Amino acid sequence: MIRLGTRRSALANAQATLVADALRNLGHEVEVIPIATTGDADKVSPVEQIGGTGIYVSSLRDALLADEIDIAVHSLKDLPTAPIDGLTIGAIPVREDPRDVLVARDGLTLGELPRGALIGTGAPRRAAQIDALGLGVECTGVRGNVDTRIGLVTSGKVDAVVLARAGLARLGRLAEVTETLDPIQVLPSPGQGALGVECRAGDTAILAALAPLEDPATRAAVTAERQLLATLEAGCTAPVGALAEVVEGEDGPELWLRGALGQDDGVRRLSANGAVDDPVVLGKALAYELLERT
Ligand SMILES: NCc1[nH]cc(CCC(=O)O)c1CC(=O)O
Repeated sequence: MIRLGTRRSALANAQATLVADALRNLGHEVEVIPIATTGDADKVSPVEQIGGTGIYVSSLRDALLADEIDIAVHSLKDLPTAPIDGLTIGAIPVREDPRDVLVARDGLTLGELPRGALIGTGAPRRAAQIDALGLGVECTGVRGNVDTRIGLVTSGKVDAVVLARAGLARLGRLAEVTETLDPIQVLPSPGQGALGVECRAGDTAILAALAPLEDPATRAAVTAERQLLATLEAGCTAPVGALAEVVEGEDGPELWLRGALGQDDGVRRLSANGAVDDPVVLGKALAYELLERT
């Protein structure tokens, strides 16, 4: 029996079910155990005030270390980049679409929103990149789950909200998307759309069970993105966008990493290519480049 710990939100549940079903298809028995987290308990305070990076994952990690669960399913973009003693990411399954989307009133796109329109997003990364487009729209902080955020549009409190496409896909709510934002305008959060299945580092039976869920291309991409973030020493709420993809280079597959860093005077964007089997080097190199030119 594999004990799988998950947060209680609808999205976390959908993600846990994906992993549980994949393991069941491989012949394992899986028990899903819901676990409360600080981020879920306090839905009102700005994330930065109640602990920032990690508020959604610390209870799950505690449960792993206490041997109350065997695996924890995380959204990789909510997982702090610093490794934890005794734990490891046993599998990174194939990624969902990593892009951000707009859910706007009246089916509008970003370019169709009138000047002065109010866009709800609590993420400095999204606000910085949207501001840099010079559309004359205004970003305002919002929190809450996907339902709450879309509700702000329906009730007319904001004209639009920006969300991760992956979350809406997993909740079966893609029909509400009015525009998928091109990464040339808005780069997603490092790790967005990917799941990380965490387990105890020495748990060989669980590591073996998780191995078939692994997608090497996704791991390479998110490793580069998360290394970029770690090197920039930014937490989950800092204005860093990143997207890596395995592309066909002259001598075979290579990793292409794009990065965006929000600053007082705008957003700096750079990209670089590197070896698929050396994502850490690529992430660091692009981070240094982004910093040098500031
Ligand atoms: N910060 C909350 C969060 N964490 C993961 C997702 C979506 C799923 C994913 O990115 O894998 C979301 C919601 C959102 O940003 O719209």
